[in-house]
Amino acid sequence: MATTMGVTKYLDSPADEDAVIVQVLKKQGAVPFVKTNVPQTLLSIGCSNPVFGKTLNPFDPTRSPGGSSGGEAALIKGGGSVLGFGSDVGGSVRVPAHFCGICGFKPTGRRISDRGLLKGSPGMQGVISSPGVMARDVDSLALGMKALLVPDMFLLDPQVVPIPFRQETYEDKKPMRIGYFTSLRFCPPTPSMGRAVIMAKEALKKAGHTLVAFDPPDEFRAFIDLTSRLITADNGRTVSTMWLDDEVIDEYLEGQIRVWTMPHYLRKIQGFLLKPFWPRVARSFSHRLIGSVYDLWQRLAEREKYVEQFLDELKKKNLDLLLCPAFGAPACKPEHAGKIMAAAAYTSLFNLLNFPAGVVPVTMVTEEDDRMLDDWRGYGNDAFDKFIKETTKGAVGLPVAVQCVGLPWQEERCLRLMKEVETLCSLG
Ligand SMILES: CCCCCCCC/C=C\CCCCCCCC(=O)NCC(=O)O
Repeated sequence: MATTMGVTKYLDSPADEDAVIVQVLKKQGAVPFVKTNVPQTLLSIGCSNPVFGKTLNPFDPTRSPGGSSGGEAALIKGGGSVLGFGSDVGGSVRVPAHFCGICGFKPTGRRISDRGLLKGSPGMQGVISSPGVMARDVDSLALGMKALLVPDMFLLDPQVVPIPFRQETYEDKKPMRIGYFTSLRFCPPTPSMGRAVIMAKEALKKAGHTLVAFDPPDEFRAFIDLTSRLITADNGRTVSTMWLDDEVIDEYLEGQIRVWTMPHYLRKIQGFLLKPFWPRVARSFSHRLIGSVYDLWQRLAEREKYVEQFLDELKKKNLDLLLCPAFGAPACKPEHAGKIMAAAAYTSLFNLLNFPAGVVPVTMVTEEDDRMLDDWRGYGNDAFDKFIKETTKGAVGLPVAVQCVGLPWQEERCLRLMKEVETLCSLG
């Protein structure tokens, strides 16, 4: 069956052989039976394309299941499958899992193989993509990882680090020391998202774990100077030539593609005009594009420094685990997917750092969360905040997840924290 990414030119191009992760699972008796819907190009947190149409959220058909692996999350939530896979370069496994009330986990890049998988941005460096796992509970995620981390995969793809699944770490019962934050200054979350972290934090504390406040360093540098610049380093050329050339562009992707492909001088003008009113939006739009190979190398070196800085901050507090919001808001409306990208700062941060991270549903949006949203101003009531607020209004009853994060290659420890959160805050 062809992997189309929602573009017609790939409708008749089925792959010659299965991807490594499919081969490995088939050998163990798994039956891959369906490919599910994604947004055109994969580079979106929504889930619609002109080939297969729009996937709806299982909790509320006026909302999106999230993206890019939104079809998979909706199917699993609806009971149509027990395990699913997607790729995650900014949140594509974790955002739909959060929007649909299931669990999703993105390992460190190259812990599991991406050989044979189609990528939205092949060659893009700096923000690390990894295949991830989705399921209704954390034990199923762990089982999925365990099934993949076997000699067959290490043989079929010698580029992955050959560490088998460490069951003893996953099942460890020692108390944990966990850092937490409820908000990023760059994009404060809507009320239910921060409340979910506090709920999980209190439950973990009551269960005997140590919770320590943690402040992610230099946020604007991370999101604008690094993540945004590195993801759009080609000025959207890969997306516009490789995928969208001669294609009908999905109605919900059009605006985002316009921003990603906007020439430098227009970005500058836009940034200059917006600065007095909406400084954050201005800064997000007007960052300098990568202009040369030298420039790209500088940026990649800066990313390395940022990772070291982040690790140093964790070390200072003797932390190897974090608890934080899964995203800036609960499930959005399809038309807002391209307009609330700043809310993906919570997930994309761990692609920039290349840390394993996963989400677990812990609560639902309440009437009180909805009332509190009326006074919510986000960063400063700018355009990003207005879209987030508009899309979140009336989200009562939608699932809300928290995100658990580990150090590179410590997938089992991260899953262990996820399991503890699930046990303590189960939605039932
Ligand atoms: C308009 C500027 C907003 C600035 C926000 C900066 C912070 C977040 C930056 C980037 C997030 C990019 C997310 C892109 C969606 C990625 C979806 C995904 O993971 N796709 C999977 C894949 O391509 O394999």
